[in-house]
Amino acid sequence: MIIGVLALQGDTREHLHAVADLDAIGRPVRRPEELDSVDALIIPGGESTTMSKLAVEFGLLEPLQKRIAAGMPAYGSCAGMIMLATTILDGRADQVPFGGIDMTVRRNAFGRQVDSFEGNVDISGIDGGSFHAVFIRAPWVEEVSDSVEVLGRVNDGPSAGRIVAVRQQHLLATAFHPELTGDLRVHRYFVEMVREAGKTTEG
Ligand SMILES: NC(=O)CC[C@H](N)C(=O)O
Repeated sequence: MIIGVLALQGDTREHLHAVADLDAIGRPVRRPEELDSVDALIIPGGESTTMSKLAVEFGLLEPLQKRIAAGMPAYGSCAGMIMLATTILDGRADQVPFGGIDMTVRRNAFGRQVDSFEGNVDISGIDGGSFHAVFIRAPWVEEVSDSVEVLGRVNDGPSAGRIVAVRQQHLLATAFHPELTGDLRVHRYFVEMVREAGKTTEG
């Protein structure tokens, strides 16, 4: 099982480390040929407008949209969550997502004065207590369709109740950055999703 990490821009390295810590094989993905060689993809945090622009420049936009639509498991954190959304609010006019999760996300939703904050999030399907979640100019999910499973909301504080973790079949997204806190539970959950998807394809 090879898990690619999109390496156009953002905190690719931290995700590669998380994957390696779980004894899975990680590989940076910059070109369409590299995308062909992976079973799943992590889309890191960073800047979604830049990521979108570079995806077009590197000829990755359409191949990515196609593979995601065809069932390749993908996990997006923060900017990666924005890239997996079907609809973006407060985006740049020419910003194109990869799509896949039937949801509307709002960029930089937690307010511009507070660039980043930390909060607690419980994620359904992941045991071991709340996540200590780090949000950096993070989006939140404003709306989801019936096909999207809401996995987590902010527990407390002024943004309590905001949706920050979702899953739609083979696609997973969090508004926060588990790759920065050394808590590997979200990555482990994703690796498990990839294994399950592999079994279905083989079986
Ligand atoms: N930490 C992040 O990934 C920030 C996301 C960024 N604000 C964006 O719109 O892409």
